[in-house]
Amino acid sequence: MSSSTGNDVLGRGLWVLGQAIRTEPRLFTVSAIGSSFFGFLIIANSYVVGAVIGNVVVPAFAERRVSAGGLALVVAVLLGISVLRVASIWARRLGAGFMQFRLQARYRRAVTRRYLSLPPEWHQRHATGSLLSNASSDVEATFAPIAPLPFAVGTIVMIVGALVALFLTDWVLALVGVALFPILFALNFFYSRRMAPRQIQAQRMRAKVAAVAHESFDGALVVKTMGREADESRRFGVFVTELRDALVAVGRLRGVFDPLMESLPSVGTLAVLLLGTWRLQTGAIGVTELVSVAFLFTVLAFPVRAIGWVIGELPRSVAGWERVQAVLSAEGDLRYGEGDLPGSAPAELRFDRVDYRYADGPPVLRDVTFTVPAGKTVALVGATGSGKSTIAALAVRLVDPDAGQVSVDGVKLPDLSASALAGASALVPQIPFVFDDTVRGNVALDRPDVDDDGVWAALRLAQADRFAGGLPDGLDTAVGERGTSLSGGQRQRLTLARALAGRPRLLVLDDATSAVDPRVEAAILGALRRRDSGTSILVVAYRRATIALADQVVYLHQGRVVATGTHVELMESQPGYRDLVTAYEKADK
Ligand SMILES: Nc1ncnc2c1ncn2[C@@H]1O[C@H](COP(=O)(O)OP(=O)(O)OP(=O)(O)O)[C@@H](O)[C@H]1O
Repeated sequence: MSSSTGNDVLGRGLWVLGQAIRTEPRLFTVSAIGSSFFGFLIIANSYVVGAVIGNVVVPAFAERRVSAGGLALVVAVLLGISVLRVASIWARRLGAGFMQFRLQARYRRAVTRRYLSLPPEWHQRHATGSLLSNASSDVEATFAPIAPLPFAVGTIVMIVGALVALFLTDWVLALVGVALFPILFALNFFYSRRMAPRQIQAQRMRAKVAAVAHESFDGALVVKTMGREADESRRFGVFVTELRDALVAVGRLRGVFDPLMESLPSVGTLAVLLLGTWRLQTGAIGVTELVSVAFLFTVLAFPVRAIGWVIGELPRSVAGWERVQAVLSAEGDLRYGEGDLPGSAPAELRFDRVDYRYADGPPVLRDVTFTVPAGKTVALVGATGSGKSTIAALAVRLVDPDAGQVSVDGVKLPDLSASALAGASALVPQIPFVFDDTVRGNVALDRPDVDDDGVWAALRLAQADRFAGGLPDGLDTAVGERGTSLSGGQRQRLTLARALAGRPRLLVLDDATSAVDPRVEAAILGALRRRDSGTSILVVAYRRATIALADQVVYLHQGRVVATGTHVELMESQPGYRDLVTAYEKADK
């Protein structure tokens, strides 16, 4: 769907509501029946009130006495109608509430699932704050008209019933209804068209404010240390002001429309009273009819507002739906095959003539070919920007190559199922992500096959057992949001332990131990290499000690493999490599 304007928003909004009804037909039916029943009860109530006034109250005034039996009957009937109204309101509200919240939950899940299946490139193009807004306020906005929808449907049924009742009572008084109802609809329609662009703008600004706020909070440290608080507040202030203005524009229009909608039925009541008095005098109707119709008009105002609520929410709903659909229909996700990688032995990773470029950028990798033999450790060494992280991402299929292929144990990565791929390989990135959970939760990640022994074994391999054992509650220690209670090196080791707990057959370390002491880093790699079950390791390395531990080194320069060999061989044969590693060594001292 393209972006909506005021002209087509009603049609699109009704289409969205149709989708919602199709998804939850039963709940909608329950609440719409409850609501229609409520409408009929309103009409019935008006006629009962009219009958009470005409047949009980007026004669009581005339005769100066009240019949006890008549009074009891009146009380019983009015009470009965009230009880039925309670039941109908209950059905309407419960049905509409369940429908609205079930739809919200369904689409929140769908949006989140879609996020998780979209590739990193897509995420880089979309601000996190905006994504948060898709899953929260956009989903909420989409289904906002659902709450009053059954009420509005019941109201339409009620209006038809009311017109029939009016004509059966007196055609002159019915004409007031005939004149009034189209005006109410026209007013609602006009309102929706005027409101659409305002609501769409407000919804857009909500997402913008969320995105800027998220970025500010995320970069709070930079903002603070660079003394950018005032500028950042100003930047945020611009968007907040725009959101305020958009909401004020919405409020202004509503401020004009609401009293109009509220007052029209009162004008109707007035017209009924004027015409009714004349009809009463001519003997065309009695007190009962006049009171019934006048009372009906006084109680019409509230249900008719429900139509306004639905129509008023439609623009926001359409804007939300389009933003949600933009996520749900986003393309670029990786398709997985059915292939499996049985066994638990170390796997062989092979890059065969791989080319890669990011979106419209220049080529980043060209004709990259190398192998990580099963059980061996291969170090990727190259200057900054030479393509090491890109190779790491390709190795675990975060992205697919433009040409050539990547395979594990001879199976091309696209032929593998998502679970086979995740089970066989693990990537540990340079910037660790730690969940707001305990040490155990972060390492085990709810994997049923990872028990406490497995967690400790992984922590030992990652050289994290000592610090984890020293924490106040051991594995039960909560590490705070993003692991704020841990040091950078501890966070890296925890993430490494998480990868190891899954016993991957191929481990890809993208500068994953940069914040760890060089001796500890060498100890980690040494322990991984000695591990009984064994793992093939592709490691992006900067330290000489780490590089020297590798069985093989792939030396990259500007996206091409310049040479492959042992560290000693490359030190002798490749002056560029020698300079790079020597520079790393100096920097480390
Ligand atoms: N998401 C991206 N979009 C566009 N270009 C990118 C993206 N990520 C990396 N690049 C570009 O691809 C090239 C290789 O980047 P890559 O991160 O793979 O290099 P690297 O060798 O890991 O660098 P470093 O040692 O600095 O981490 C660089 O020129 C970089 O600018």
